[in-house]
Amino acid sequence: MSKDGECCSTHLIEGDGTFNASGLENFIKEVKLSECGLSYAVVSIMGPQSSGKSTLLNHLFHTNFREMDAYRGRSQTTKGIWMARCAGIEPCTIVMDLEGTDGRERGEDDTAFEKQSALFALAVSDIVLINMWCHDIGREQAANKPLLKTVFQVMMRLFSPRKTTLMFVIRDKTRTPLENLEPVLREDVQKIWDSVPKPQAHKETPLSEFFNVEVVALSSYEEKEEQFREQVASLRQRFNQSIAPGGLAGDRRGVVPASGFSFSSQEIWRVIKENKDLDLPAHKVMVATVRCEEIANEKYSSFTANKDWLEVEEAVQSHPVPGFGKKLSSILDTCLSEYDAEATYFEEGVRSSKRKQLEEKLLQIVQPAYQSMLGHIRSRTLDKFKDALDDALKGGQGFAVAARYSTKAFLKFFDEESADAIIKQANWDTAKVREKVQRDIDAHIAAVRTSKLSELTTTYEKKLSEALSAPVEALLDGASDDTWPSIRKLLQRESEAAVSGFSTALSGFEMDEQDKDKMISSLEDYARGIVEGKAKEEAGRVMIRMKDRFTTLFSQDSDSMPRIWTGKEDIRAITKTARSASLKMLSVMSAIRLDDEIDNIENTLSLALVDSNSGSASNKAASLDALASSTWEKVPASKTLITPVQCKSLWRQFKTETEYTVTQAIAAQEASKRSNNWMPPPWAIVAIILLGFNEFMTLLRNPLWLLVIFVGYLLTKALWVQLDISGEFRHGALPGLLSLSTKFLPTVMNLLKKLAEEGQVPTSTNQRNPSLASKSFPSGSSDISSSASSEVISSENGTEYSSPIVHDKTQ
Ligand SMILES: Nc1nc2c(ncn2[C@@H]2O[C@H](COP(=O)(O)OP(=O)(O)OP(=O)(O)O)[C@@H](O)[C@H]2O)c(=O)[nH]1
Repeated sequence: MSKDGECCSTHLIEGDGTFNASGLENFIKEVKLSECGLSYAVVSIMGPQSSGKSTLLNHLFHTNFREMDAYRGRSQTTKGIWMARCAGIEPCTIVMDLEGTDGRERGEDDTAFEKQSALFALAVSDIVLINMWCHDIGREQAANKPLLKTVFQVMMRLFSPRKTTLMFVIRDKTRTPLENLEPVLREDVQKIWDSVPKPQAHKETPLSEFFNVEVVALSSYEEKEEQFREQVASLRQRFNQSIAPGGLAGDRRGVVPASGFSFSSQEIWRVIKENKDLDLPAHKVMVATVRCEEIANEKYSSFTANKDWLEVEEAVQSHPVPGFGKKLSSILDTCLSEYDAEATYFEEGVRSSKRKQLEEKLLQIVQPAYQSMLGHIRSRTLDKFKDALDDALKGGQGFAVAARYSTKAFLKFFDEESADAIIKQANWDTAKVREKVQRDIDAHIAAVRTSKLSELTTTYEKKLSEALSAPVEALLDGASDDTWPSIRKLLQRESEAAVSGFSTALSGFEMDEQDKDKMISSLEDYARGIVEGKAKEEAGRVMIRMKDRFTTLFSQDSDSMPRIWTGKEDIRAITKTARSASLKMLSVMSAIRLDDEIDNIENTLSLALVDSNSGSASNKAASLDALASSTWEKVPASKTLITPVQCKSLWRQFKTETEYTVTQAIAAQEASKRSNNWMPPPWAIVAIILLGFNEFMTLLRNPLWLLVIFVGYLLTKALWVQLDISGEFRHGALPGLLSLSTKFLPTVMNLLKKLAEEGQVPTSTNQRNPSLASKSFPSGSSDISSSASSEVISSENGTEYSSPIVHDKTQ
């Protein structure tokens, strides 16, 4: 609400005591009061109704309060409290026009609003103008006496820390000069002051402790307007720069900062209305608290909506933000500076505690972003560290040196990066994250170290495996007295070579001696393990090996040529040699001999299994006893590959499986012998010549006998074949004779019948297919070739086949 005119005025408190908060807010905005800080002054005017207050204010401050129309008579125009800004006065000065006292409208007893408005004006104003008629000075029943009493009484309840200027404006001054009027007035005021009941603490307090009393006198506006205007203009000068020291509003203690004016005045009015004591210092703290909190909340909200902050917050979710610390520090700085600027005039303690709270709240919303940033730095440091370590190792640097150097370099990198992310207001410690980074780095180093060591171990194990497996297999296959010494030498040589290379490679890891020795000895164990494993594998195949060796030695001569069993060979000796060699193999394969220990496996085996002649019977028995055991003497179980019992059983099996070869050889030899001895012995030839001389001569004299003999031979041969005489006697003489006796006659008859039939057929089968007659069964072995013959037999249906008849002389 405003009166007409250039300068607006606002109805601050209505006649019924309603506080126009929104009107005040608008007014403050309009006159830009909030920006004034402490540089503003508040002036109020009190005085009897229709005493020309509004007229004075409008002339003095160029305001436009409603004045009473002079022609309509004296009635109340100002109700409640009005407020306006003084035009053209610096700094910003606000003036309040109060409802006139002792007005007819409220009735004589209704002084409640008068007191309340007086208290309000005193609480918020720097200067209070007391408007009074000149003729009231020195009068016992002066109109302003009750007003002054009220003012002084309420002043006691304010506990104000500062002095308020009480300016008595004497209206319609007479010819009596002010110098004469002023002492009278001051005396009146002092009297009123003295008469006011005071609390104990202020019993002796002089009026000057509470007020600066000023007195001015003005000519009548109605009668001497010109003079009035001049005097008002001169008075106006005193309100310019009133807040300067010594000015009308020079005491700035307890001034509420302009941005708190609205809230402060509302609260004061509320307290006054509730008829409570108004403790201005406490009120000031309360206003400061509320206002500082409001300012802090406002700054907090503006920070959360700050575009730069939102950008940083979003960016840091996905990637590190360069200059993170500087950016956020600056945004926070701006926010806090704004708070400082706005809250600067409020109570120091309240202001700084609210600032602290604001700062904490701001840092709280910033912290997750900071943590994300540190997280990025941490993972970036670790990634870079990994790459650097990898490069250093590829570049041939020793592991320990590379790890040490990279750790140092990247912890430094972390320190630099995290320093860049530091928010100066926060003073957050990065030590914990740094520790995490250190732990990450250490864990990575440990993992890489383990993998590199295992790689190295695998490489050397592979080398050893390649260097040992095949040679050990070959040596074991050779099975001789030198087998195990050679294996030992080979193992030692290869182990030493591997250990030397391995030690050199390990030196880069700067391991402690104990661990290094452990790894080396594990590599040596691995080498032994290969040999032992190979030996076990070969021991599992010992039977095949023994048989191979036996067969090789048995069926090949010293020049590795296949033997032909002509009859001159000593099969017994050859068998013995071959068996001895196989037994050697068994003894070599029976135990692992990597430690130079001496055992008597070979002796025991040969004594028990081969040597039938040598050694005493008691020794042989002892050896046989030794084989009836599951452990070898002087050989630990861990080194035993084939136990004595197994040896014995293997040997039995070996002998059984090789016996056939020997038998075959003997048979072949027999056959060979027989085939070479087809001529009768010489004595028989001589006997034949001597005894058969007569028969020979007979034959010479009658050659027909030759034909008869030949036919007889053919018949016998045919009978032999038909009756399968050799076949019949295979099962013994008696069964042979019995069988022959039953078959003889039918066979002879059958033969004669066939001969008769043959005689009738002009062409013989031999003539039809002579090739069949000469065909013989191919001899596969020496023992059967000599006795094989073939007979051509025609079947009943006329087809012919070759019947191989094999006479195995060994059977
Ligand atoms: N005698 C005399 N009359 C004056 C003077 N100044 C103003 N008046 C007259 O007094 C009457 C009241 O003037 P206002 O300025 O309205 O007085 P007020 O004290 O503001 O009145 P309320 O607001 O009703 O309390 C008007 O008719 C004015 O012309 C003065 O200096 N002397």
